[in-house]
Amino acid sequence: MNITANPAIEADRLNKSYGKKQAVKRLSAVVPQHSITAVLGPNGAGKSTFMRMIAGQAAPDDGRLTVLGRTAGQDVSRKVAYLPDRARWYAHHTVEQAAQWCERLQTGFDRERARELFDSFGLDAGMKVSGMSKGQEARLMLALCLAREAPLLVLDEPFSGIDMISREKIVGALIDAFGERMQTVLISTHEIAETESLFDRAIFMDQGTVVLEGEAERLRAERGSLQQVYRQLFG
Ligand SMILES: Nc1ncnc2c1ncn2[C@@H]1O[C@H](COP(=O)(O)OP(=O)(O)OP(=O)(O)O)[C@@H](O)[C@H]1O
Repeated sequence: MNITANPAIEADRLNKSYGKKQAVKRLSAVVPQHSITAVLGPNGAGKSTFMRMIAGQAAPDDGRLTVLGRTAGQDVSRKVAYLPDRARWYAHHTVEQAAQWCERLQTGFDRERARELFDSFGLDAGMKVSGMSKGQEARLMLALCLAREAPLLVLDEPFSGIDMISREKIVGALIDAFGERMQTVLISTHEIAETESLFDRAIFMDQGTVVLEGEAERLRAERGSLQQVYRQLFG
């Protein structure tokens, strides 16, 4: 893959601080179109901050960030389906009402697709959010985000709180789903072992910057698994 040809995301020496805390430091990375790329790294590495900037929810202090051929920002954010870290849904909604809400207000929301995802994630239309477990709500948030026809999906810790067996099933469903669609997908996760078969690329971050990035197949061939790479870098 020629990763420099028309990438979905290109970050060039990004910086972002919150007060005195520099969350992202001279971060450069490339995400090829139609790839499923993992963003991996320890707590506080700057992964969420990077994703927030891609989704147009935070602006870099300096550096250049190009998303789908344009400078990251508001007009780009409509083409990005973004699932923030620790996302919650309205407690009084049922699954069905959440889908209705998305259909009314979100560009490219595919109701039929949402129904299929609810089915495969074990969510009934009548379930109320206030009565859901953490993992059920996480599945709902993921399904609602995946049901959007956006060219770029940015999922910040979408598997957090979902049990291991369900996670493996969801990963299987995602592999099928992404195989059919021509989306670019960026996913941050701490659950590397169960999810690594999803990824064809990985970006490893630490202390606000990229410490390693490359094709998953090559990294696996050289070092066994993405989990092994993670251990070598941060263990
Ligand atoms: N709104 C904020 N205000 C102040 N500091 C922040 C804010 N958001 C993030 N930070 C700081 O920036 C750094 C990077 O945080 P970020 O959430 O991007 O890391 P992360 O890699 O996503 O971490 P985790 O894996 O724990 O979710 C951390 O030191 C964090 O404390």
